Amino acid sequence: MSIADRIIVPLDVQTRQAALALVDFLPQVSFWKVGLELFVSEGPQIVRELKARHKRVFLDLKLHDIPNTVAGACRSAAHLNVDLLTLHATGGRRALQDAQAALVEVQGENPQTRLIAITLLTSLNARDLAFDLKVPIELPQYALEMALLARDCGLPGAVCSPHEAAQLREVCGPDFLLVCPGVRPTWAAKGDQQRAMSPAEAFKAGANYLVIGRPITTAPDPAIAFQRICEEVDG
Ligand SMILES: O=c1ccn([C@@H]2O[C@H](COP(=O)(O)O)[C@@H](O)[C@H]2O)c(=O)[nH]1
Repeated sequence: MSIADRIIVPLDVQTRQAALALVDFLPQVSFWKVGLELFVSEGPQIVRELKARHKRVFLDLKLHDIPNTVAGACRSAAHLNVDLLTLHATGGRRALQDAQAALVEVQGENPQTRLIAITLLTSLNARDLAFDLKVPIELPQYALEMALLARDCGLPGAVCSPHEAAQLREVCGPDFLLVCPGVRPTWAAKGDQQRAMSPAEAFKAGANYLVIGRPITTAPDPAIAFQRICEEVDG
């Protein structure tokens, strides 16, 4: 798979028009992420439109609720045939297991929709984890524990920052899918991302896919920014 096919670009816009304008402007992007901003305003129809354009879709809903509700949402997402779907690992063992079971129920063994667990949002740092969230273990260990919980519950992968990717890759094995947001080329602003790394470093650390948004979507020319990132990774 080419580097371009391993970069997922988020459609963090509010309207169908803005989303499809970006998709049409960047035909070289094959994998798009639909997150809360777009899904809340446009609903599942935007996913169907992306699929009709033969795009892969990462539905980043970051589900976090009781097991019955999370499983129901997964069942609905499974009918959309999205390629990736997120939920928070902190929903707990039962929610993770029931969510994965719901996908299997709709799509059969080996579901096309790969359910991946958020370990710890990339906008948080060690201080936030310790002092605000009151989690008494080190951040890398916490991210690893969340990934192991997900794996133990039968999920095929996790979302982590590139900072934790090498450790997760080593412990969780070569087949565990690692999707990393919080990726920043040296020439882009970090914004609210607190555990950022460059695209080349993130792939080297073991990420399967990178999620790169604002460095591309707010660039004066998103096509040039995307191309530049691919070239920087290819070295
Ligand atoms: O831990 C997480 C989980 C998801 N995201 C999402 O990825 C993109 C990142 O966008 P940038 O513009 O490259 O910062 C965004 O849609 C987030 O919702 C994340 O950043 N961290």
